[in-house]
Amino acid sequence: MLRILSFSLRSRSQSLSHKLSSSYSTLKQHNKRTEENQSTAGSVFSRDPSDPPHLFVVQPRLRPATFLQAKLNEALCLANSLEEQRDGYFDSDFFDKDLPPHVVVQNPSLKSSKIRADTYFGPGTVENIKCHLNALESKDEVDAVFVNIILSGVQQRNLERIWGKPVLDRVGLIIEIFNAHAHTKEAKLQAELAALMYKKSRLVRARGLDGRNAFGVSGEVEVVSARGRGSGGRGFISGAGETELQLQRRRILERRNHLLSQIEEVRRTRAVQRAARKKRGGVDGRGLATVAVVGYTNAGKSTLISALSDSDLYSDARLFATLDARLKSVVLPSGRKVLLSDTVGFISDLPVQLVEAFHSTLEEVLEANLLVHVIDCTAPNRDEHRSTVLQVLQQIGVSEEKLQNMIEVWNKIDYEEEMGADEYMDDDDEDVEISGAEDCEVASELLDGKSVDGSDALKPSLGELQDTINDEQGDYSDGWLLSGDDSADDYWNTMNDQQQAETSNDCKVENNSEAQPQHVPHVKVSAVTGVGLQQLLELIDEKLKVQDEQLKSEKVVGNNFINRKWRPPRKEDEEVAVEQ
Ligand SMILES: Nc1nc2c(ncn2[C@@H]2O[C@H](COP(=O)(O)OP(=O)(O)OP(=O)(O)O)[C@@H](O)[C@H]2O)c(=O)[nH]1
Ligand SMILES: [Mg+2]
Repeated sequence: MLRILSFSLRSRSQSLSHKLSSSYSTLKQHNKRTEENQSTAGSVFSRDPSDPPHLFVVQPRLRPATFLQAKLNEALCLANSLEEQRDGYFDSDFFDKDLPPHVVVQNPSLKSSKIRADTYFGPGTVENIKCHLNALESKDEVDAVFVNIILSGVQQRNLERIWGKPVLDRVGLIIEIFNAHAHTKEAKLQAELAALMYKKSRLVRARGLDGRNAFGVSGEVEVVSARGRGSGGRGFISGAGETELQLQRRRILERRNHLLSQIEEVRRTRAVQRAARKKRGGVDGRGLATVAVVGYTNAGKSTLISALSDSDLYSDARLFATLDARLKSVVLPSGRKVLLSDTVGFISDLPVQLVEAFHSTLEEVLEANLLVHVIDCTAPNRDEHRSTVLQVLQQIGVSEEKLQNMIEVWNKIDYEEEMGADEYMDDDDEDVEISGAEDCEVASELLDGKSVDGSDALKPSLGELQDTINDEQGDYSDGWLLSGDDSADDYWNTMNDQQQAETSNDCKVENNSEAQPQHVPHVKVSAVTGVGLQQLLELIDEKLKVQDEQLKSEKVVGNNFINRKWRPPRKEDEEVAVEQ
C-alpha cells in the first residue's frame, strides 16, 4: 500500500515536468486585495503571477486511509494550483513547488450531530488550527486557510474571525482557481459569473462585537446607502435607504445580468459556428462529427487530444489547466475526419455555480456525436472520479443513450506498466500515514502535552513527501480529538459501497461469477508514450460507423412512415369491414 501511494505521488510529480522557481520566499498579506480585483473576479488575493497566494490546507480525516490520501493529495494540488497565468502560461513549474503547509483534523461529519452550525469544527480543532497558524504567522507564510469541505457562509465568516485569515472552502478555492486560470474572454466571463454567484450565496450579516449588526470581513458596521430614500411618499414609504447587504446584492445582480448577456452572445456565436461545421466538414454529406473528450481534472484529456491530433494543446499538472473548449481535427483509420473537443475538467463537489456558469462551454459536450471519458488510472480513487464525471454529465443533460455509448479510456498506463498492474490495482484498507510532522509546539503546550500531529509548519517538496510516505509514521490526525470511533469506518465503508453501487449501473462490467463487478475500460492508453492510441482511434471509428448506420435505418423507417400517406377510406373498404 505504501508503495502504491508513493507511486501515485511519484507519478504525479513526474508528470509535472517543467520548471518553477517559486520558493515561498516572499509572502503577501491577504489585505493586498484591491477594489479592482474584487470587482473583476471577486478574488481576495493578489493577482501577481510571480507571487501566488500561499494557503494553509486543512483536511478533515477520512477513512479508509487510501481515500484520505487521495483527498489530501487533491487538496494540496488544488492549493498549489491557485496561481495566475502570464500570457497563458505559469511562471513556475508545478512540481518544483513546495507542498503547502497542511494538517489533518478530526472530521465532525463522521458523526453528523457533531457538525457545529457556527464553526463546523469543534472548539478543540479550531484551536489546533489556530495554533498552527500562529506558528506560521511568525514566518508570515499564510495568506489564507483552505478547508477542504463545503462551509456555510456563517461558518466561513466565524472561522475567518477566529483565525484572522481569509478562509476558502472547497467551492471557494475552485472558483478562485478558475478565475486565476481563465485567460480567454469566454472563460473570464464564465469564471466571473461563477464567482459572483458564489459571493452572493456567502453574503451574511453578523453581529459585531458591540452587538450591532455588522457586515464584511472585518465586521464593520452596516452601511446604509442613499438608494430608496426620498423615492417619493412620506413617512415609512419614503424608504429607509438600502442596507450594505442589499446594496451588495443589487450590485451583484446587476453585474450578473451584464455577464449573462455577454455570455449569451458568445453562446450564439458558438452555436452558429457549430452549425456551419456540421454542414461543411464531413464526407458523403455526413457532416463533421465531433467527439468530446471529458473526464476528471488532470486525467490527461489535453495531452491525449494533442497526441491523437499531433497538436500542442496546453497541458499542465495544475488542476483546471483547461477552461475553454478547444477543437482539434484528427483523421480516423477509415480516412474519416472528425473533431476532438477538449473541455474543462470535472471534480467532486464541483460547485453548481460553475456548472451553470460554464454552460456554454459544456454545450460542446452536449452537442458532440460521441463522448470519450478519460480516467487517470493511477488515481487511487478512480472509481470516485468516474462516478463524479458521470454525475456531472447527467447534471448537464447528456442523454442516457450517449452515456451508454461513451468510450471509457484509462490513461497514464505507462505508470501501471512501470509498477506492475496487479500491484497497482491492489487497494486494501491498511492505514497509511504521510508526513510525520513535527508537533505544533503551541498546541502541545495548550493541550497539556497531548500529541498534536498532522503536519506542520514545514513544507517538504513533493519528492520529500514521497519519501516520508515510505517511513513508518505516527497517527496522522489530530488524534487527541479523535475518539477512535468505529462508526467513522462504517460511514466511509457505506459511502464506498454506495459509490460502487451508483457507478456499477452505467459501466461495462466483467462477468466473472466469483469476482466483484469491476469497471473495465474499453481501452487503456498512455497519452505520453502513445500506447493504445491506434486502438482508441479504431474504436471511435467503429462507434461512429455504427451510429451512422443507426441513423440511416432510422431515416428509412421515417421515410416509410411518411410515404404511407393518409387517404380517405374507399367505399369498398368499408363494405368489407361490415361483412366481417
Ligand atoms: N506519465 C503520463 N503523464 C501523463 C499522461 N497523460 C497526461 N499526463 C500528465 O498529466 C498531467 C495532466 O495532463 P493534462 O493533459 O493537462 O490533463 P487534463 O485532463 O487536460 O487536465 P485539466 O485541463 O486540468 O482538466 C500533465 O502533467 C501531463 O503531462 C500519460 O499518459 N502518462
Ligand atoms: Mg486540459
